[in-house]
Formats: sequence, C-alpha cells, structure tokens
Amino acid sequence: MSLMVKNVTRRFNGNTAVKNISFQTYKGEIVGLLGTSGCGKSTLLRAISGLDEGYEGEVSLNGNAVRNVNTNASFIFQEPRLMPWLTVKDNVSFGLSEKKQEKGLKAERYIELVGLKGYENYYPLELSGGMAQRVAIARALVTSPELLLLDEPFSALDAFTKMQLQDLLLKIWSEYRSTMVLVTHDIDEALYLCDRIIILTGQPGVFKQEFVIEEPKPRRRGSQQVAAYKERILKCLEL
Ligand SMILES: Nc1ncnc2c1ncn2[C@@H]1O[C@H](COP(=O)(O)OP(=O)(O)OP(=O)(O)O)[C@@H](O)[C@H]1O
Repeated sequence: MSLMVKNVTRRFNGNTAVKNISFQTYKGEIVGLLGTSGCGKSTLLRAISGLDEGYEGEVSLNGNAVRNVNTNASFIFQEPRLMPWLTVKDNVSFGLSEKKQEKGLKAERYIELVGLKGYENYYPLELSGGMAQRVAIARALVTSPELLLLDEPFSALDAFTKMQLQDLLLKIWSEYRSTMVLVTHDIDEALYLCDRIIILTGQPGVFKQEFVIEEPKPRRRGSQQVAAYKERILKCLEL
C-alpha cells in the first residue's frame, strides 16, 4: 500500500492546523510523523484515514483518492477504545463480516499474536492498560489492513510496557510488512521503529525536514548510531 499526501492543508474555523504538507510512503515502510504538541500530527492522520474530509489537497492510496473512511486502513489510538460490554474476543472480532465461527477463529489467532492467549473471555475492565492496548492492536490487525495508522499508541503506558509493545509492533511488522504511519512526540520511539521520520513544526504545522533512518531493524536502543540521529533531530526541532 503506497500512500501519497500532497499539499494537505486543514483549517478549522479560519485557523490553520496544518499547512501544505506533502509526503509519500512506500509499501512496507514505517513512517513517523514527529513534532511538538499542537503541530497538527493527529489532524493529518485523520485526513489520511478518511475520518476527516474537510482538508484541502490530496490523499491517495495506491493511486486512489481517499475521500471517505478508508476500509484498507486501521487505526490505533492512544487509548484502547474497547467496548466495555464485550469480551476481548468479541472486541477483536467486532469489525469482521465472516460467519461467527470463522470470526472467532480469526480473533483467537490475533489474540495469541499479541500475547493474550487465555484472556479471550475477559472484559476490558479486567485488563491492565498494556493488555487493553494489546487488544486494540489485535483488533486493528484482524482485518488485515494494508495501512496501519497509529496515533501516539503507546504514550499512555509505563516505560516497560511501552518498550514491550514497541517490540510487539516490530514483530508484527517483520511478519506482515504492513505500511504504517506513526504519530509520536517520542523521538526514541520514532528512532526505534521508523524507516523514515518526518518532522513537523510550528502552529500551523509545516514540514521541516525528513530523516531516513538507515539502521537495520531491530535496532539497539541507545546505540551510538541512534544517538547521532537523535542529536540531529533535536537540533532540527530546536530543543
Ligand atoms: N476538530 C477541531 N476543531 C478545531 N480545531 C481543531 C480540531 N482538531 C484539531 N484542531 C486544532 O488543530 C491544531 C493541531 O491539533 P492536533 O491535535 O492535530 O495536533 P497534534 O500535533 O496531534 O498535538 P498533540 O501532540 O498535542 O496531540 C490545534 O491547534 C488544535 O486546536
């Protein structure tokens, strides 16, 4: 799935949130949108997902314009957004249209993939934050999306759970090679996961610079190479 974002501008009641953003992702790439709070990262992701149609410019997937909810894409948000009255298994299978038995089998497979085998019949309130976010990941993957959109997916989690789920995401990526767009304000996270990092700055958010991270994955957290990229990115963000 290749994604093209061309000259995207989004205004809300006359205020510009993002201005003239263009970038492209290639199949199987993890692209990070990194920037300080309020520079329009989530706004841009919503335009890409088709959830928000009020933008100017173009968004296309494999050459087709996105103008309504994009069924080839799945979203993972900062909070799991599970339905509390449904079990883990029913939350994961909710969006599937197959027959009940087939849906159940598929859900079980993805629940196992995210390390929650045995928790199929638990309810969201019985899970820790990290477990609930694993369910959200399983739910996003169960439809085999070609594009995964992640909006600060791990920022509400403690440091250890965050690292575990980043590793889980990489494991999934190495198996399925889904194209991913990851919104984050965590430079270390972007450097651990992304092939390319696009820096947005300001209000309205504008494109500042793109970094191609040439280190092969999995990367060693805090390695010299990663630290060198971090320094350049911090400089670019003027932090
Ligand atoms: N639905 C909306 N109505 C009005 N203004 C909005 C709306 N959505 C976003 N904005 C504005 O657009 C700007 C960018 O917001 P956005 O949430 O996209 O930034 P962000 O970079 O994702 O921030 P953060 O990292 O803090 O989540 C902000 O000034 C915000 O107030």
